[in-house]
Amino acid sequence: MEKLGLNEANSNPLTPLNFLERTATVYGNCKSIVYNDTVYTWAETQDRCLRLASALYSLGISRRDVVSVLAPNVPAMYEMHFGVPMSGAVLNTINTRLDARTVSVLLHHSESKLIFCDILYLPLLHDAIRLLPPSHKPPQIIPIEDPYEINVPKHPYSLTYEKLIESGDSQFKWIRPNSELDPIVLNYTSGTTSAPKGVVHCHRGIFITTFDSLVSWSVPTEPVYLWTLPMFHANGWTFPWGMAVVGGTNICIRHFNASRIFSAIHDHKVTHMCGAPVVLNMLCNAPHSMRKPLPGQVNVMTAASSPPAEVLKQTEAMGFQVSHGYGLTETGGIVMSCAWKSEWNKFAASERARLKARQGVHTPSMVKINVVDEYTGKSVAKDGISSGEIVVKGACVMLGYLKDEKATKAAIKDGWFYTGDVGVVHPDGYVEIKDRSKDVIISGGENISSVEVECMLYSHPVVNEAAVVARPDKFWGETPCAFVSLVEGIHSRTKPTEKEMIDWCRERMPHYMVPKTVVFKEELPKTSTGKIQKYVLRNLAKEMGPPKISRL
Ligand SMILES: Nc1ncnc2c1ncn2[C@@H]1O[C@H](COP(=O)(O)OP(=O)(O)OP(=O)(O)O)[C@@H](O)[C@H]1O
Repeated sequence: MEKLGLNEANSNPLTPLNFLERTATVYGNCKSIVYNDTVYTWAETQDRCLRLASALYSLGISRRDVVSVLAPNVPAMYEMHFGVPMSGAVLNTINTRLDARTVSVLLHHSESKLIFCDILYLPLLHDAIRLLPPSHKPPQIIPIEDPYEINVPKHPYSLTYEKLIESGDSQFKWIRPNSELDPIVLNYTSGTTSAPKGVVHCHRGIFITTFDSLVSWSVPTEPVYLWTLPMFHANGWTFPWGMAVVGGTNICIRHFNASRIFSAIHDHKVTHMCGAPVVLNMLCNAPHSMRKPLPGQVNVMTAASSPPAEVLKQTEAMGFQVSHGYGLTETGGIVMSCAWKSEWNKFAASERARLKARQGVHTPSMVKINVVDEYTGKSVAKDGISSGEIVVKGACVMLGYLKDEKATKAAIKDGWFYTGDVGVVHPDGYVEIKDRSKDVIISGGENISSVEVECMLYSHPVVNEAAVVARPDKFWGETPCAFVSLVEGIHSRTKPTEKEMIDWCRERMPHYMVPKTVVFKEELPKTSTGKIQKYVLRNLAKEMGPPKISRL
């Protein structure tokens, strides 16, 4: 037995790029991408991705060069998840909602050689390029035109995305990774807690995360998948590659709101979609006139922030089948999910939602997840009360942060990746996130989970969104300060006052956890993936300074 092991037949590097050829064979005539009136089949998608890879290769792009893309969920964005790494390059998707300064910082940091840019984002890109240091050679720009966007300003570029594809060779022998540890993507984190960090994942990691996500969500073959989650955010949690595995149809939409989501679900008979809890909230608060009956079972994977149990309950009441996952840019996709047991179906809706709001257990391919005490480093008790930092290990963890050895070493140590999230383990082994370590509020020496206070605020009938952060306090050190937006159409006479919101919490939770300040806002600041930017609110609360009188 000792002499047996890796050989030439069993040691080919794992890569998600391999999925495409098989899918084109099995589902060649089936729809791969639908965008307005544009429809591609899987045979065409394979053809276009190979052309893209060959054209990039002809332009001089070679192994490990970074190729960026600044685009919403249009077909080109999907194709680049295959075509760019098939040229040997590393795909870097950039968030379209960033400002020019940040885009410039990312382009400089990534040393991107070439950037594909959606026609509507060219002004943003041009501003970003102008901000690059004079010594930085700007990347080549290739615009992605859109036949459905008329009235767009003329651009000076002769080579466009479609012309590049036309010039490519569909028989191109794509550049396979030399090792499965070769980089495939460079993704910058959302910047919820700090400046974005450049996360590098390898072919093996993405291959495994893709399968893990499909299995954890029980995705069948030939689903109809609606792209509400931006592909630029952590590669849409690996589902561009996942849809190729199962021969799904990708319904691409440039912008979305509740009305467009309901229409797309209805028109295309959507079976699957992903969305942060903010998207679920948007669907729940949509006026009845906007809603259309669901054509069949619509499965929703939610992740990115804690889904309040109330929001889960309301979403399921509309007929959606919600699954709850957890992951970070650093883990490529979902690494923990609230694995559902049929025995839980017998519970009432609110109990089911309470169970589902927990982040759960590690996905099958991950080795282990643990919750460790900050001071002793030991596993916390499985009592649903003792909290600690969530640490994970398994193939989904990133190679590291680009050009940031210090941050990599701080995040990956003793064989674990430290997530920066604080959680508890329930007696049944399911993990529940209580906060991000930076968001925990320490009031009079007691740790307060902002998530728990937010859940209580969400249970108020007129609350649309809620975020709780620390406000400095001379007596308590910090106290919870709630920022709240109200559901649309609330009459000024029925708007709750600050005192009423505080009383609502006071009647239902321990008094030390009750917000001492409630600020009403039209809308709360969010990242591109719909996460509330707590650091912005934290700064606002800091600027307010401590209250004159510390409330008990
Ligand atoms: N199901 C979930 N429940 C609660 N929080 C979640 C869930 N899924 C993801 N998260 C949160 O999202 C974080 C990962 O987000 P992401 O990688 O997009 O960047 P970010 O951490 O928001 O940005 P930055 O690292 O730049 O501050 C996790 O650490 C966790 O706090």
